[in-house]
Amino acid sequence: MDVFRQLKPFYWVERRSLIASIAFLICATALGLVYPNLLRVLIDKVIVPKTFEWVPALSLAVVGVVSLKGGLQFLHGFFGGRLGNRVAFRLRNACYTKLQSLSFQYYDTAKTGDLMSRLTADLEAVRNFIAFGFAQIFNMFLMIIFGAAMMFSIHWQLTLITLVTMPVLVFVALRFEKLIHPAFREMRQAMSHLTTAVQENITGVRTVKSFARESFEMDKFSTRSAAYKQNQIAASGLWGRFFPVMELLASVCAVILLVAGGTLVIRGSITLGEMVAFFSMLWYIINPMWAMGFLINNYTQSKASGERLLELLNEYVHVKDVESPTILDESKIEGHVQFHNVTFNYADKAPALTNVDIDAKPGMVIGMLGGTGSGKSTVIQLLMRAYNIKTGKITLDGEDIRNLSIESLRSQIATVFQETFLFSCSIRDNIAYAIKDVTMDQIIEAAKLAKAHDFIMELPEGYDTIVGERGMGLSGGQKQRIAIARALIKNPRILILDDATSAVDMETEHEIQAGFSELMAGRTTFIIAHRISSLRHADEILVFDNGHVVQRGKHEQLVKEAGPYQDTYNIQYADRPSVATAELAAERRVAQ
Ligand SMILES: Nc1ncnc2c1ncn2[C@@H]1O[C@H](COP(=O)(O)OP(=O)(O)OP(=O)(O)O)[C@@H](O)[C@H]1O
Repeated sequence: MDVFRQLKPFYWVERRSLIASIAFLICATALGLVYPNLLRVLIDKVIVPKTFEWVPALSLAVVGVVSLKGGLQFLHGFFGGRLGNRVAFRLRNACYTKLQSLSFQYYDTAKTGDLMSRLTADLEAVRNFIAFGFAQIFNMFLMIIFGAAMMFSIHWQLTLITLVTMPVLVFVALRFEKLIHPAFREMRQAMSHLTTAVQENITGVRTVKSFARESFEMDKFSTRSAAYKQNQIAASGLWGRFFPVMELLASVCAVILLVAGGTLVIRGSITLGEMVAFFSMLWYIINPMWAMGFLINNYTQSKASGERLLELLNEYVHVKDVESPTILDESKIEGHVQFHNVTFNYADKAPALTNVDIDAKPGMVIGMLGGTGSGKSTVIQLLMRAYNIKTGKITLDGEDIRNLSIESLRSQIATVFQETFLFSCSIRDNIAYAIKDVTMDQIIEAAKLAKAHDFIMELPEGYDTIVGERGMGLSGGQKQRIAIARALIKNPRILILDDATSAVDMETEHEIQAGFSELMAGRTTFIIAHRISSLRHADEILVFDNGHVVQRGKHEQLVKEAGPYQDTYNIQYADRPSVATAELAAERRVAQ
């Protein structure tokens, strides 16, 4: 029950519905006890003495009891359903809020399919149990207690003899619970592996098809599907064994009652009506024992699901605000970014950055160059406080970014990532994503600066064009330009371009950069690029190698210095003077 104790904040606020649902179920159950007694009266007072004038009154009593019971059961369902849906609503929102608060570190290893199955199947299992399972388990105990109490009041010796197999029944039910719980946990895990496979396959369908790996993906899916099937079969096996054993034990009870009860009737110790009432009361006890299997099933499923939801809800948030963080005053921010001897490694990895110092004064353009995996993007991630650093310090206008409110820090930074992500909504909404109240003029202005306006206007629906999931339907360069417009509209103090123009042609890149220089005057910009042409105008270029800054300076200075920058320059230009000429021509065209 620890899982449900931890989930208490989600359902306890709805305790009125919970109590109402349980109370109506108890009343319906108590009313159910009237049946055997009506039966007893019918046999002992009407049928045996042949006083048939009581039949209409008794029939009406039965109709009244049935109607009332139906009404009570409706109210139980109504309040239970309301409770379940409200709890599910709260849990869903809490999980989603948690997903928003979890840091990059969590998402480095998280699986989308697994998270989706937690938010859907697991949440549904918990909803079901809280809505009805709770009340039904409680009701099960009540039925047993009420039934046994009435049986004892009729004939306690007969009750003891009849219920002799009950402890075995309880033992079987509890043993079943022990076995079925891990089976259900495995089943949920297998389901989550299955959804992960589907999700990855759909997301990466282009890669799968281009490598003609459909059959490999199908094999992967069938293996996971087989694991799920195996789990289901194992659980069915448990169910299959459980039912006959329970039926056998229940039948033994009925046989004992018929033999012992029949003997007592013959001897005249109890009346026939009492014996019949006793018999129906026995089912009043056996039925919940049967249902115990379903209820335990329901309980174990929801417990396993609750564990998975709590795992998510209790997930440690690595990057969070300190107590009373500093909120940046937008009008006073200058954008002076400094890295002081920063060393950083991702979990269980060698340092991605070692002793890095950067001094980006307000308005400066810092270029970063280096081989793949040399640490350039890590600089950006740390500046956004995607990860916490343990060695060194990063400051914005002299204040350690760890003391700043994360929201306020990130609201000053606009990043265009290496991989462009667009939402499946209109181009207009994609550009306006980062800010609340935005006019169409602002959107168009940002799109013009990002050199996206012309191609957007050529689309049949213009800014209202809905882009497919992850920007499908647009070219890589078009997506990048929309992402740049999205960053520019934010009017940030710090602009980060992480290989943001790699997919646009050289002329467009120069045009975009010319737009930047106008817009970014007085703001700090970090540009990561593999093309020297993207960096040559930077105020300072940092050259990274294996997490170290191995060279720094301006383009003119670095091309003369022997080192990786000059090597890159030579590869890109020296043996292809035509490229340099084309670039100069492009720059000139942009300048005109
Ligand atoms: N999220 C992550 N989790 C673990 N390791 C990471 C993560 N991101 C990057 N790394 C590792 O850190 C090192 C630096 O990576 P980084 O992304 O900063 O390189 P980069 O210079 O930007 O490379 P590229 O030009 O290819 O984008 C690499 O060894 C990389 O494998």
